[in-house]
Amino acid sequence: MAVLKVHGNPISSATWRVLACLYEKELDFEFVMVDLRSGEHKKEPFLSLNPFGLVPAFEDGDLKLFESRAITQYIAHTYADKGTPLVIPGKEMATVSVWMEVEAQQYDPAALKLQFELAINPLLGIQTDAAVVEEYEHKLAKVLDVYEARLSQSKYLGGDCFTLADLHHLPTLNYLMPTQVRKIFDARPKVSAWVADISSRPAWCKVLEMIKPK
Ligand SMILES: N[C@@H](CCC(=O)N[C@@H](CS)C(=O)NCC(=O)O)C(=O)O
Repeated sequence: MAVLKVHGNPISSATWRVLACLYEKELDFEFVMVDLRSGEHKKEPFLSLNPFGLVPAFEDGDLKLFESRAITQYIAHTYADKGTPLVIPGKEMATVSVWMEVEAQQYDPAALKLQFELAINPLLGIQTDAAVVEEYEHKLAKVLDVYEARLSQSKYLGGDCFTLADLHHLPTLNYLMPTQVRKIFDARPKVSAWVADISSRPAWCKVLEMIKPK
């Protein structure tokens, strides 16, 4: 088997998504550090891996991929016989796909905006915009109302087992849970229990250990 390579950076939440998937699948991989401060991702040779100049990028032999959610889907399908399944064979996969889309199209735009306002901007010395936070907290709350209803019907978003539809949320949750946004999750019992469950998975704990500032 060719060496799997993840090109990324420990502060990148999209990189964490791919790492979580690799640890769930119990696959060996090489982590290639991309120096975002020096703009390594905006120059060759990185642009040959992702022409948009964003991390992560991924290599499996001759195959080169970017976009974290496409990478996780490739890994889950290609290495179906390893580790946690993460995808479901047959018709039920359609429901998992629906909730992967919900994460990307409904949840992530609100979560990412709040992540920048409340977690990233303070690190960069940029003032948090309270009006933006209020607007996006409202948007996130509406999405989480739908999650609360869904998680009252099934243990996980895609069905009865943990799949990529759940895993894709872990990076933004990790940035948001130490902020004031936590109250929006905590106000919804099913959502709150789901966050606690998926955040304590051993594979995710390995990601947290790996990205911990040394
Ligand atoms: N949709 C992309 C997002 C990639 C992305 O935005 N990466 C960020 C880090 S999380 C990045 O490379 N930022 C550097 C920059 O914008 O210059 C994915 O999921 O892979």
